[in-house]
Amino acid sequence: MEVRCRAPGKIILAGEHAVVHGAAAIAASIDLYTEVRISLHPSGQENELLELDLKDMGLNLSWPCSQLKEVLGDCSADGSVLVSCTSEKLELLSGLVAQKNMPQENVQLNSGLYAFLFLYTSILGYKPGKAVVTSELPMGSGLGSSASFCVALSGALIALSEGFSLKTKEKKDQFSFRKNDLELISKWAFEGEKIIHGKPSGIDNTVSTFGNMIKFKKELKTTNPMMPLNSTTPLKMLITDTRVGRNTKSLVSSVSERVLRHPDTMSSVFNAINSISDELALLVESPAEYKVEVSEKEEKLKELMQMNQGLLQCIGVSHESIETVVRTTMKEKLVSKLTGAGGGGCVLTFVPTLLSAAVTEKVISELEQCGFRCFMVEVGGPGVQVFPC
Ligand SMILES: Nc1ncnc2c1ncn2[C@@H]1O[C@H](COP(=O)(O)OP(=O)(O)OP(=O)(O)O)[C@@H](O)[C@H]1O
Ligand SMILES: C[C@@](O)(CCO)CC(=O)[O-]
Ligand SMILES: [Mg+2]
Repeated sequence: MEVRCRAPGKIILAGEHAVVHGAAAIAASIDLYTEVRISLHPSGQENELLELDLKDMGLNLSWPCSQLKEVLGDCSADGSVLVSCTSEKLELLSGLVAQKNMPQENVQLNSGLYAFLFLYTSILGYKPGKAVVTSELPMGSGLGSSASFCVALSGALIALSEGFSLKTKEKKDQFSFRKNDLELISKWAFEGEKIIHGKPSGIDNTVSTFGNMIKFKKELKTTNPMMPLNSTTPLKMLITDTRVGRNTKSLVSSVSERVLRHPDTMSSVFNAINSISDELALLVESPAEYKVEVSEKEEKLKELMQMNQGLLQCIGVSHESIETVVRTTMKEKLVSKLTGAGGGGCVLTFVPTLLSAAVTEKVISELEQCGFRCFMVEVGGPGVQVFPC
């Protein structure tokens, strides 16, 4: 049995970090994906293995299924029953990964490996199999690589779990998940994100699962925290990868520490960010039919992004490299803001409809001279998808 699943990365247009503390945020999927292909081997053979092939990193890891069972103990392995990773289990998972003596430069991968082992064994138990992972997303750069990995993995595992059948689309040989399955996949991915991030808001796994553009607010406990947005104009974004490494877990915890030191001030900043997200949500859904309306709308969008970047700097998650991108693009009156956790990683620059190709090229060339990598993304595509093998 074999299945292939892919899930997109994301950009956050407004509200990162503040969303962890209850404010609204706006996120959209992008056309860069992580793909996970899992094949199950027949059970009852000798030397059964669980294998993980991280293609982009050239890393091949495997664990004997009998060892996983011995270390992790009996588990119910039911994809429909959600469980969280306890700190005791995390300790056991870290022992299983430590045995592999991974090279020091791959140490940041450990949390992804814990999430892999946790999700696989919680959903499929100790069934022998092989997972092959490839990703178009730069890892640890703010484009939601961790969430797209957890969503694609959870999708493949759920599709292979017992009693599960995929909905057949009208077109022959095409399958899709049902709405309930998508909710389950997003929840499992959230459990994986908790292992990688510590304290995720859930926005990244939600947008990677459902795709398009969403407004997300954790406080909406009575209803779904996710509200789909119907963007009326296509948004063109230039992404600049500063190539400055960072990790979301430590940035999220540095913001929480600042909240402890300045609770009232930080709460006011989060309120301001919440208003930016509210305004942005109204703006992207508002119709703009004529050139003048489009450019007014774009001016407002730029201003909101600019204010959000200022507030992100104020909560301590900007970085010299991000500020260089902001200054460089501003020379051409273009607005940029960090996306995701910040501290380096990727920066978004809004590309207005009427911007000439010559100006875009000039800006890209200047950014590349600083050692950054630039690329354009399509915003608001599909979420998790499953393909027959
Ligand atoms: N393709 C992958 N294979 C294995 N692990 C991955 C993969 N992609 C991401 N990860 C795990 O996720 C970690 C990066 O997650 P992190 O949340 O810090 O960054 P991000 O998700 O790219 O950015 P952001 O959360 O700001 O959007 C990696 O260090 C690794 O542990
Ligand atoms: C920094 C953060 O707000 C976004 C990371 O993409 C963390 C989260 O919401 O889980
Ligand atoms: Mg992440």
